[in-house]
Amino acid sequence: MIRVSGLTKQYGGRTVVDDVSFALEPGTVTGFLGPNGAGKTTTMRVMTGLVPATSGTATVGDRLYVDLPNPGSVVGTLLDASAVHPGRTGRTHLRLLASAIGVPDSRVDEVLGLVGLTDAARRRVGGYSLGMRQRLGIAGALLADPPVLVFDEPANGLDPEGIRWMRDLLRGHAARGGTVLLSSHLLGEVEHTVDRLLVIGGGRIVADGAVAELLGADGTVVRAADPAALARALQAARFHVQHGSDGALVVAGAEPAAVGEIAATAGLALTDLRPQQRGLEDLFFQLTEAAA
Ligand SMILES: Nc1ncnc2c1ncn2[C@@H]1O[C@H](COP(=O)(O)OP(=O)(O)OP(=O)(O)O)[C@@H](O)[C@H]1O
Repeated sequence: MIRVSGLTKQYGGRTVVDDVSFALEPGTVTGFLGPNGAGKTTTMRVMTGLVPATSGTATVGDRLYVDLPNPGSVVGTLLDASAVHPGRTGRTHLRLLASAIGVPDSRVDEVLGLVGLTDAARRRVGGYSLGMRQRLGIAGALLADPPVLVFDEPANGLDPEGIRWMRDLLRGHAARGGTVLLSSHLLGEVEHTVDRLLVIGGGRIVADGAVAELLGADGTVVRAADPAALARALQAARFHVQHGSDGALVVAGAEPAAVGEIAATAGLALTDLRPQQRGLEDLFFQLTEAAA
């Protein structure tokens, strides 16, 4: 398990990460969300020892991250996919990384295959597309087959097929008991990949919980053959009814079963009845605006 406790980072007296604490569990993918400049990258850089914390700690298991003898074998990071020497081939780049963390050369060809870069392995990285560079960065993170993956915006530059591939990769890692933290500003991407959400705004954590919990239903969406009659029946039962798009009615704070019962009692035919889910986007703006 990774535990971040009271992590604070200041640059020139300005606090950009402010007393951030969270835990990442094995077998889960946690999405790290927040608007530009919220502190996601800084938090990830500090927790993986790339920059020193002003205060606070990050531990892996029961050891401080900075005390791990070979952190690359425990935590695979994707933090700046463009920081690769453009004159080297993808294969040479990975071979250098592999020798630095004590991984045999044979693993390099394996990870090149895993990320779909076998054919481009002998080409110079300077000629790679953004998506290919991203895949090379992911290959580097996977070299030691580490139990923990910390990926900053891994979907950057990937096409829809690449995004699906990455989603399967991260879900597969968690299914084998691995721990994943990924940051993203692509809300739809995160919604379908993660189990838990960590939302940061202005350097502070503003939400931390299971996706289902944070996006929980808070009302019912209903459509009827006669919407006006249904609206009257619901209002008579003291429900607050709003008119949504396409003739749908949105009933705040009501369970679908209660709405169905009122419709049945009134003899009204329904064409749609479901819980209203708060979209991730709504949640995101609500939370980060509240933190601003
Ligand atoms: N080396 C640095 N020196 C000074 N300020 C920095 C440094 N690195 C980051 N910052 C500042 O810290 C704040 C948080 O930046 P960070 O990159 O962590 O945000 P982010 O949530 O990852 O944003 P984005 O989605 O844009 O990548 C920003 O205001 C940024 O300008």
